[in-house]
Amino acid sequence: MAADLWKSLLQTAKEKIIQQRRASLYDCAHGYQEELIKKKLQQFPGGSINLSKEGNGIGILTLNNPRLMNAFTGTMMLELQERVTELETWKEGKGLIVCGVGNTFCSGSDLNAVKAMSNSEDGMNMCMFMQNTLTRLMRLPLISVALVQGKALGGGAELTTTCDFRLMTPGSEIRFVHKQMGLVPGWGGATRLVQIVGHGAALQLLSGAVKVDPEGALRLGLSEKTLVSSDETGSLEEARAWLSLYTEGPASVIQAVKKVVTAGKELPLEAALRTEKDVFGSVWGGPANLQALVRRPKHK
Ligand SMILES: CC[C@H](C(=O)O)C(=O)SCCNC(=O)CCNC(=O)[C@H](O)C(C)(C)COP(=O)(O)OP(=O)(O)OC[C@H]1O[C@@H](n2cnc3c(N)ncnc32)[C@H](O)[C@@H]1OP(=O)(O)O
Repeated sequence: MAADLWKSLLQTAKEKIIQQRRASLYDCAHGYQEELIKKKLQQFPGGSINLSKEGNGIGILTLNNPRLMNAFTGTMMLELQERVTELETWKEGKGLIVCGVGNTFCSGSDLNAVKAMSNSEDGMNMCMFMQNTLTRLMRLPLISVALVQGKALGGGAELTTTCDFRLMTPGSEIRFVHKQMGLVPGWGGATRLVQIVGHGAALQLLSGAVKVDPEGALRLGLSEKTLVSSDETGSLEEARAWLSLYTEGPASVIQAVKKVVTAGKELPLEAALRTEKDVFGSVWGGPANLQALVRRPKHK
């Protein structure tokens, strides 16, 4: 009994490590020093990243550092990695809403940490750490939505692009302020922005550090919808309702949908087709498929 439990724990830990390796971009072969940057980030504490997993398979990931407009401290970066690891193995999960407390989304990296880590080694390690985490966040088999209230600036704007969709509240803004800081995005935000709005619009948004309001974001295809509420509770409720349109049904099927779409977006044609075949195989003849065959629904 104890041996079985131990074996199953070991297996889970092994699966987690393999999954993380597969989804991560950088390791020591790229000069990435994960343990070093983790120790460094620990030196800049404050705030938290909270995760609540609701019974309906929707996760709410909340940035909580209201004193600094939800800026990312070092420990928040570390916590984000932990929460993503937890979400990767959430079997019942279907959707994810990423939001901030106190009527704002996120004002980017904590400038106090940025200043203290302005040397090249720390900068590159932090960049690789955040790209690893945010790429894993983007690849979660969950349909994800960034609920943008107030401001999403710098790294906060980059975070919105890791989600499949963005919903904005009236008066909110997304702004890649990097140029004003003498920088370009480093958390993968430029690459993802090009995928979302195209090369020309991305170039304008980054080179002009343009403030994108909800109307502009809709026009660019950066946002799906402008919500009616601008308060925290009301907008979260609206975001839940919007997301529920796409998360109806069993988790195994919703996760399979996200996996085939991610493969189609990220992989060359033949590799994407092979992934689609494998994912298809995971749902074919599964419980949801067999139940549907018994029910024989009409799709009127
Ligand atoms: C660019 C690279 C990097 C990345 O991609 O990783 C970044 O993200 S760097 C950070 C980019 N973001 C900024 O530069 C934001 C700077 N802050 C602001 O523009 C304003 O504070 C704003 C618009 C967010 C809010 O303005 P408001 O007038 O409403 O409030 P306060 O300015 O009084 O802000 C309250 C309090 O929060 C502190 N704060 C805000 N953002 C940050 C931040 N990113 N890092 C550290 N601290 C931040 C601000 O200083 C105030 O604190 P106080 O002690 O009262 O001065």
